[in-house]
Amino acid sequence: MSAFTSDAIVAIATAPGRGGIGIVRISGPDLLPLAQALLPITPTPRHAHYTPFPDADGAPIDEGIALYFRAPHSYTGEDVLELQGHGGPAVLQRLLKRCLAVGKDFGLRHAEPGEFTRRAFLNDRLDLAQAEAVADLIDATSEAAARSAMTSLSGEFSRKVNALADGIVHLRMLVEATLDFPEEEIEFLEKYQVGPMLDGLSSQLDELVRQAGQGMILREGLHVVLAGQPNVGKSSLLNALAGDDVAIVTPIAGTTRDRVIQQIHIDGVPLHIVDTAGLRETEDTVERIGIERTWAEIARADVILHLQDARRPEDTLDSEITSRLPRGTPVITLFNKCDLLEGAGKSDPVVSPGPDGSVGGKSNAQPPLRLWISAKAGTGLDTLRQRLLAIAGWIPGSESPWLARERHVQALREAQEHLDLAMGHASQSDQVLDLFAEELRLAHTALTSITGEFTSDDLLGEIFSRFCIGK
Ligand SMILES: Nc1nc2c(c(=O)[nH]1)N(C=O)[C@@H](CNc1ccc(C(=O)N[C@@H](CCC(=O)O)C(=O)O)cc1)CN2
Ligand SMILES: Nc1nc2c(ncn2[C@@H]2O[C@H](COP(=O)(O)OP(=O)(O)OP(=O)(O)O)[C@@H](O)[C@H]2O)c(=O)[nH]1
Ligand SMILES: [Mg+2]
Repeated sequence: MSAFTSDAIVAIATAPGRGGIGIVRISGPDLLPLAQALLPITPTPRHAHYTPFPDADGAPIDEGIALYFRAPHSYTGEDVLELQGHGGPAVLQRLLKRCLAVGKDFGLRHAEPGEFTRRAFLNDRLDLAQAEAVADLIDATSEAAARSAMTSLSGEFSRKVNALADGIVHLRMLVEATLDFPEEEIEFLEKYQVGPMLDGLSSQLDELVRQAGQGMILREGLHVVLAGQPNVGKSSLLNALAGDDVAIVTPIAGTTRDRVIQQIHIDGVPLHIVDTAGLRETEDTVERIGIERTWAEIARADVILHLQDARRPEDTLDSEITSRLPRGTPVITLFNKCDLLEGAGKSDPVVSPGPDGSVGGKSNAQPPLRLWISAKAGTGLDTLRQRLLAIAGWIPGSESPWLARERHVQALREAQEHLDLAMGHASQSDQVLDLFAEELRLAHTALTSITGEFTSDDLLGEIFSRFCIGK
């Protein structure tokens, strides 16, 4: 039986719209009476029944497969009943309504977003990191992201976190035991080889933080804003990066009025590219509103691509734009239309006095990178792509890790800090063992927050409310 009692819940589990098959899913403590009231058959657990789904007057709403899972052997750990019908919005709505009507007498209500998976978590079918991976698998927009989400869902990330947590528990046991015999404190470190043990845990944690960082990039991607004067080729660059005619391009300055957002992937990393209205003084009301939106986008950006015309680099208007860009947001200055420069094509058009490779994370202010490109000819775009990945912190060709969230990275960093402090206490000559033990405890708590051993309802609410309905 499930570990907690609850209402029965129902929702359409498949995506809205037309589809080959559509599923209405019910979960609750005991669904057999409800199933018998809904269906002309008594379903056998784990058996696919082809059966009509009758309306109140007995006429079939649909004919499909009824699938019954008996608690605890189900996705949620409760009884689950699935009605798998034809995937049309109207037929699924009718089925849902019928379930709610029959279910009134059985305490059935519509499910909240993520409520099925929340129950799976509360019934120990999944830990919290795995539950999050379910949502991330559904949200994945690249194959790399989907593969990584699946690795997390299978529990690989959780196993690594748990192994570290177990290592810390082991150390804590040794310390707590020693604390009861104060005369042995001095020998504690040597006797139990605590130094090497701590070093081992710490380097495992470092590796986990590194991988989690990569996983987070795969999940969250980068918000890239194209900005610059009118006619410099922002929309052309968006189209070139997207490999599609997404935005209107004309020789007329002031073509783009509203922002155009397109998601692209580089190496599986999602980039949200935002094309904006060109920045200039204007009397045109519509254009002015567009320009206000451009500044709003610039304020939100993870990276700004400041496009300029390669034939008149850094003119006064561009310097003005540069001075208004937010400090702390990485900027790549792109001199576009380099195909129109004299001697174009003879030399390498990509010149970058800026630092090579990584420019070190989203928030570091670095001298702007400068690249010469041609949106039209495609020159320099590969370099641009690599630079964007470097700014994201993505290591090219890095092994597809498990998917991670900011929450996980923060918890791992917190554990890292406490482990460092613990090492500090251990290396002092007077070895304050109770402080050492306390830091270990805090490191352990940070780690277990990832898999959700102890979690507040607030955190669960925040996590599961972002799921889709029916999941
Ligand atoms: N039709 C359908 N497809 C689906 C789901 C579902 O709920 N229904 N899933 C939902 O997200 C995913 C699969 N996840 C599932 C996880 C566990 C169980 C389950 O019933 N497990 C039991 C019984 C196993 C068995 O009978 O062999 C168990 O582990 O005890 C079902 C689906 C994706 N596909
Ligand atoms: N030769 C050459 N022409 C380009 C290049 N990039 C863009 N253009 C041309 O420049 C003109 C303006 O391009 P857009 O992409 O519309 O410029 P924009 O910055 O989006 O302009 P607004 O939307 O008005 O702000 C078009 O005629 C493009 O074909 C390039 O790399 N080389
Ligand atoms: Mg444009």
